Amino acid sequence: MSKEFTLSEIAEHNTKNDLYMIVHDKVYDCGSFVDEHPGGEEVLLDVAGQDGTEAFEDVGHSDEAREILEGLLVGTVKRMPGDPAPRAQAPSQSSSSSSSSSGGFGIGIYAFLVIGGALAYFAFQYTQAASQEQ
Ligand code: HEM
Repeated sequence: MSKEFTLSEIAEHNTKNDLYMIVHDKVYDCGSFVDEHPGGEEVLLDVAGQDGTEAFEDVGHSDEAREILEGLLVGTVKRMPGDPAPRAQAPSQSSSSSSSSSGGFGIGIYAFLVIGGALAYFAFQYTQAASQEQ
């Protein structure tokens, strides 16, 4: 069962009765499941012959759904030079970049508080020293 499919081979299976889908770099033959899918056939046809990892994970499918998926397994993706990277990496990259930008904002706030606090402290020391001189 460990057949390897190239992306162009998988892309040929893009009709309702002959529907392959990639999820986490594995290839699933969903043709028999299209009519039974509780989420409807339209969403499966949307990712027919393509990488459906993001679509599948975004829904937050149950363990039962994952068991059904494993039952449809026909092989793995054979990545060729120049093929696009697996889908699963795309959201983590974008979320890490957005969280790092919000992290940068958080550090900015801390730096502002620390520097502001230090300035207030020295201003206080200065006024104390100045008043003691008199
Ligand atoms: C072969 C792959 C898939 C299998 C085996 C599968 C299986 C299931 C199952 C068993 C459910 C019922 C709820 C649950 O147990 O989580 C479900 C619901 C759903 N699925 Fe999928 N699914 C697949 C692919 C997809 C894809 C690619 C989408 C794209 C968005 C999708 C969208 C949905 C939606 C929106 C529901 C919710 C339906 C509702 O609650 O009204 N599914 N799926």
